[in-house]
Amino acid sequence: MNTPSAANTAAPSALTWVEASAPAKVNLILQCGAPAEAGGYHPLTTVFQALSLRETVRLQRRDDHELYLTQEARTPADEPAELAAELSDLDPAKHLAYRAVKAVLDYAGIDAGANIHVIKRVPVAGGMAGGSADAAAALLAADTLFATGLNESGELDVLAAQLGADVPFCLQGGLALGRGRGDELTALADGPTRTWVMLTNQRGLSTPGVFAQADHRHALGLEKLSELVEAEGDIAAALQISQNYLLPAEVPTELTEAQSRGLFTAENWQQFLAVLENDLQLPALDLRPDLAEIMEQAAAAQLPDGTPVVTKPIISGSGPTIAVPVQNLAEAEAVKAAVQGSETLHQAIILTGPVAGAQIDASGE
Ligand SMILES: C[C@@](CO)(OP(=O)(O)O)[C@H](O)COP(=O)(O)OP(=O)(O)OC[C@H]1O[C@@H](n2ccc(N)nc2=O)[C@H](O)[C@@H]1O
Ligand SMILES: Nc1ncnc2c1ncn2[C@@H]1O[C@H](COP(=O)(O)OP(=O)(O)O)[C@@H](O)[C@H]1O
Repeated sequence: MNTPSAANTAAPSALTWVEASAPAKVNLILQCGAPAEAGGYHPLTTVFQALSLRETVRLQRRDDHELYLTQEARTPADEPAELAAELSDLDPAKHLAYRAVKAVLDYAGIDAGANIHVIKRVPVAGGMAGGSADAAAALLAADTLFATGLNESGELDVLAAQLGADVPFCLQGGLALGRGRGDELTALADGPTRTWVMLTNQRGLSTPGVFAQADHRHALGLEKLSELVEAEGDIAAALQISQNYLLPAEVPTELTEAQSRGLFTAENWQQFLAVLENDLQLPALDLRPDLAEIMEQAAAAQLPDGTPVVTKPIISGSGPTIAVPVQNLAEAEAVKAAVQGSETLHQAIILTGPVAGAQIDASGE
């Protein structure tokens, strides 16, 4: 539960509307441990990179005390698009932008109303934190419109973590190490700009569903190990089961030297590819085996002259978006061409990262 400030003492703002945006993300590293109790949150060590696809939230004061939510979808190129049914059917009170504005008003003890308009560009339930970006943009917009001072005091980060594990990162942006639920952030130096082809999918994947599948694999792994012990199997087989199925009780909380080198050494592409990993990839592929084929097609991409594109497709967060790192636009186009015609593919979007976190883009009195 939030502890509301006794009274909002900040100077009231003269603004009547503000527009904020916040970025999508990809997890360059996602190491997942076993939850302390069944069904609980999983301890994570993750490296987030903010991507150049942003959600926009426009907030306008109302004369009454209502919060009123509207939303529209746009393509990454900013053309009008169809809003996902999952979002148009969602109870507005459960929408992350609405919940974020309400959280700021409640916490700051402000009795005010607002129209909240959300422009969605990030695919819903895609593992790219679109909902969290809405929440982050809405938190900052509300903090600015109502002059709460919560961003300056650091309290906005606390509200962010209460809204979801990815929300603090969408607020902060850049490149960051996330621990705990993924919400305990340490900013990392930006390092080189990376280019990604994000292969979005026609169907989403549920984040809790993928974490539950990781737990299921863990239980399966323990069974396999006990069978192996009974059969007096070898250590190599035990290691393989452990790597593919088990979630450790604790995950390493610091980056290794090799990981840091891979993230920050621009010259060595192979080192960068080597550090990319995602413990949610196998569980996501269990639930969506069709994604493996798209990943294989992307990995086999070739330039028009037949030169192979050296890459390593990974699942973004809990999926189903596939993130394909490339070194230039020619390679990006080659990846796009390689996955053309995949049945469940939705879009191939070329993005770069890291980019800034939530920011105010416009405001007016
Ligand atoms: C997997 C990740 C990787 O960055 O991102 P997405 O793929 O969703 O974008 C995140 O951990 C997701 O963050 P987010 O989507 O904000 O999750 P939340 O709303 O806080 O939690 C949704 C559900 O996911 C599970 N969950 C989430 C985070 C975590 N460390 N352990 C978990 O077990 C819990 O079942 C929780 O109820
Ligand atoms: N503003 C929002 N945008 C997207 N999803 C939202 C939003 N508010 C609530 N949700 C719910 O959160 C779920 C996951 O959202 P999203 O952030 O798009 O994906 P992911 O967690 O895979 O990155 C959706 O299935 C939806 O039901």
